[in-house]
Amino acid sequence: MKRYDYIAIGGGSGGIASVNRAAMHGRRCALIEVGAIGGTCVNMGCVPKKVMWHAAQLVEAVQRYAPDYGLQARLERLDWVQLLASRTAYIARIHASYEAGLQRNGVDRYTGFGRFVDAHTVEVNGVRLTAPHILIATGTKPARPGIPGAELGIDSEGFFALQALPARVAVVGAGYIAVELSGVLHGLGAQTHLLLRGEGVLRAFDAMLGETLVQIMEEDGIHLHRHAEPQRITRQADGSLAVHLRNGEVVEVDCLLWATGRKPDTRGLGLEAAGVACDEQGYVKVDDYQDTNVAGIHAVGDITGRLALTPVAVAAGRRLAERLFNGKPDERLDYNNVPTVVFSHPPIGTVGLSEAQARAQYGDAAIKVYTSSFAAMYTAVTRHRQPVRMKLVCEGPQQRIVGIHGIGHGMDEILQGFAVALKMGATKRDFDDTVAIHPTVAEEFVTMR
Ligand SMILES: Cc1cc2nc3c(=O)[nH]c(=O)nc-3n(C[C@H](O)[C@H](O)[C@H](O)COP(=O)(O)OP(=O)(O)OC[C@H]3O[C@@H](n4cnc5c(N)ncnc54)[C@H](O)[C@@H]3O)c2cc1C
Ligand SMILES: NC(=O)c1ccc[n+]([C@@H]2O[C@H](COP(=O)([O-])OP(=O)(O)OC[C@H]3O[C@@H](n4cnc5c(N)ncnc54)[C@H](O)[C@@H]3O)[C@@H](O)[C@H]2O)c1
Repeated sequence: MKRYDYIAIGGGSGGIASVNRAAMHGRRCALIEVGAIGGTCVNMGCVPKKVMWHAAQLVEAVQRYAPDYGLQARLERLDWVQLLASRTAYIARIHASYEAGLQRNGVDRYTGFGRFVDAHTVEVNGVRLTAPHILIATGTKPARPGIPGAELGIDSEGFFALQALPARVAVVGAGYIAVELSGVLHGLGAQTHLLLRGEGVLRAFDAMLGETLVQIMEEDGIHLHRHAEPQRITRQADGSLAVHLRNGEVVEVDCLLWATGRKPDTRGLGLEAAGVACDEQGYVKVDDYQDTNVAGIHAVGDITGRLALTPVAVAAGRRLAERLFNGKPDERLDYNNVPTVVFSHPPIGTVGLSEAQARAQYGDAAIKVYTSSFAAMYTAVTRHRQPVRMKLVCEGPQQRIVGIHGIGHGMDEILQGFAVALKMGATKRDFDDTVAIHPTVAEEFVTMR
């Protein structure tokens, strides 16, 4: 039996961040990961996705915008093998830096599937480890509907394994992954169909964002199918797929991509042996301090079913380590006002309450909303003008800013600083008092009337 102060099961964003922080406070830590170090974000999420997003942005710049800037560049072809090689090499560098960081901190690495033997013991590759504190940071897996032929499609993990760009692709879903990956596929040149169960996309966000994105996607040539829920998938004689929709329509494609959400998968983890409780959907139940129902067992990240974002898993993991190992009993993550970006084309940035949420929470009378709509200068000098839409949601007589939302060129890089202002309780007056930076997209947030 090997003894540690802290063991993390899952070497993704949450697990790595938490053990590193604990180790920095002098604790003896172990990290168990069954797959590649870095988890979903590094290997099958944020990182490869952002590389593909940049590639699609480059295609757009060359094909669409460059000519009106007087640049007569021709895109010869997309070298998918080169793109993947660059992406893989970049990820390999991240792996190396993560491994070096863990080594520097003296964290013991175990490559294998970890399972609880009891509340204080974990087994990996036949070796038993024990610690007074054990972290569950095992993440989630892509989910797909249980309809006939669903296995003929791929999910986001399959997307990153594609060895060539499919000529025609259908993406099912209306959340983050559906809009991001359909934007990438379309941008790189695939004929792209987005199959929506309802009318729109990104329904959890301020309505302006999804409405504008749908408008831009359609103008750009993505084929949007509304009320288009797949009923069954069949393989045709020529190898292509027929996606039969409930409304009778059939969409023929070479590749079907499920982006229909993610699910926890704790099979084999031995949560019963440890006595750890899950909710009805299978997420590990935690309180505000990331503690499960079992003393000494904690959980962070996607497996807790809260905001599924890498910086959230990292922040929760680090704060937990601060609380457990650095004498800070009140340390915990505030899950309110977490900013987020959707890497759609163009990107979306959002923090705080949507207009609808703010009206429901404070009442219509207390809410004042400022909006701005214009064509991004980057595109406005070309014949492909693309809209930017921005919104501030303010509450109360002081007009405290409770929501900041934008879609358009550069929004992915704009939002972070504004999120700091919102988190600090900035008012509309504070924004008005800030001199604009001209000419930028961001300046609209401080010049709205
Ligand atoms: C396509 C896609 C794009 C995304 N893009 C973004 C983005 O742009 N920005 C953002 O903030 N978030 C993004 N996310 C979300 C982000 O990836 C997750 O929120 C984040 O990875 C969660 O970290 P985690 O530590 O909870 O889990 P994960 O990163 O999923 O890590 C869990 C790890 O645990 C391992 N594991 C599971 N069970 C065991 C076991 N029993 N023993 C050993 N190891 C085990 C798994 O192999 C995995 O490596 C994206 C997700 C996807 C799918
Ligand atoms: N940029 C980012 O930060 C980023 C990017 C990707 C993912 N993520 C995180 O990962 C999480 C998972 O992303 P996701 O896109 O898989 O989930 P999601 O919950 O955002 O979206 C799932 C979508 O699938 C649809 N859907 C579900 N079942 C369906 C069915 N049978 N037919 C048609 N549509 C169906 C839902 O209506 C929803 O629109 C996100 O919630 C987010 O937290 C973040």
